[in-house]
Amino acid sequence: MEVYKFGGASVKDASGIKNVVSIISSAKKDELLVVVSALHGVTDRLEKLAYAYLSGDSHTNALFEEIKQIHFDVLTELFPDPGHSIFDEISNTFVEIDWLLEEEAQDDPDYLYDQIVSMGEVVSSKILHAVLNASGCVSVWADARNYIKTDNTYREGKVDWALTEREASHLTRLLKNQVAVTQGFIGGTSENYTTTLGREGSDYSAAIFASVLNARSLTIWKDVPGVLNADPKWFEHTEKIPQMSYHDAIELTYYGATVIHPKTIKPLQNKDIPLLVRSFIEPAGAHTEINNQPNPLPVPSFIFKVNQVLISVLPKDYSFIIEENLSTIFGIFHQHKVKVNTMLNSALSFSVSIDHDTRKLDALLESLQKDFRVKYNTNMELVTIRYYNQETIDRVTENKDIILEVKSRHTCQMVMKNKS
Ligand SMILES: Nc1ncnc2c1ncn2[C@@H]1O[C@H](COP(=O)(O)OP(=O)(O)O)[C@@H](O)[C@H]1O
Ligand SMILES: N[C@@H](CC(=O)OP(=O)(O)O)C(=O)O
Repeated sequence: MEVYKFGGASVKDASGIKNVVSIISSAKKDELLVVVSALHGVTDRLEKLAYAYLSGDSHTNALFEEIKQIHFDVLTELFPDPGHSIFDEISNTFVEIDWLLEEEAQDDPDYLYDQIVSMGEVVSSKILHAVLNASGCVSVWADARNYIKTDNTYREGKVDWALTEREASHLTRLLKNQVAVTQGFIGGTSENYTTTLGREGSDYSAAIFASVLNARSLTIWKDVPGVLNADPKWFEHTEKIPQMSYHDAIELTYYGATVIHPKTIKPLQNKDIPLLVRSFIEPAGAHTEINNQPNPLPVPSFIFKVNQVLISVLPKDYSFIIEENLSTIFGIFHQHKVKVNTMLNSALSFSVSIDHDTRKLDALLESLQKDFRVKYNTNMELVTIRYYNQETIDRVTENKDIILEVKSRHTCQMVMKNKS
């Protein structure tokens, strides 16, 4: 069997959904699991709705009405008959959020967030399933929450692999000779409460499914022709990488290549399942295959991250940075769930670059300042070059001041700002 994953960009509107249906239908796979994300932009809106509800904001209802309208506009274009059962089905699904919003937000905020935000995938998968069936490609709808089992770390559910492997046998039976449509991003606890796996987590969901189902391959359909040597939104001249090792894919995604979620590769590598990255715009075009062939990347690859904060942490008594200090510092970053994008230590200071997330930054700085002197600069850029050389470094540092530089054999990272 095979797994296809379609992200929000592929199902952004009615014609996008029709295109996805045509890709699935023309693939003519007997046993195919389709993992779909929420319609483009819907998770961001649901997130806004969740925050509004949690803070008692008076705009909550208006935000929810907008989200419903987006879906009903798409449905109206896809199903000219207003009596089609999908309209009631989607209304009934939204009623679950209505009920929740009627109550005061007293439960754990992360739990409530997941109950609201998960609905984007539930609704999009029901729509895709209905359009597939209407097109003559008979499929079943499968609830990912019954198969991807997690602990109750809401917003960042940790997969219970043993339980998920066990549930996969039911899914294998369901998939016998047919297509099933399920959701990315969401899972369920052993008590069947809904969890999410972390933002942008649908690629990871697809890899979990591929792994526990022992799929022949996972294909992730994107708006780019494969993995390129840089994000085309940042770089004018990019090159497609036809084949990439699991190792390089893990490195690139870890450093922030957003084309694939960083957790996606490991479950595939463990079972030696190839990952194909293809374009939903040109489905027959050449693609990237990520597999166990250890070839180095054919060209240097670039990853840009803007809006970085460079933080330097120094012991208050001017003592050296020793293991004990590092352990305390890492503990604080972990406690505030802040990912370190690059780091460097000297005798007297430890410097890191992190994403500027205002919700987390103030609390992090406050914690660090209890034990250390802290200096920080905002508006930094971080560039990572995999398989760098001097020419590539010169290219990206033109008119920049390099504030911090970390080099290993294959990877160079620089935190920099515009020359003043
Ligand atoms: N190295 C890269 N190669 C190709 N695309 C990249 C790369 N790095 C970042 N991207 C970006 O990833 C986007 C596709 O991923 P994403 O928007 O998350 O898709 P989806 O939400 O549909 O899964 C592309 O439009 C591109 O801008
Ligand atoms: N819809 C979720 C999960 C996801 O991965 O979406 P996408 O495949 O569109 O990146 C999110 O936006 O976080």
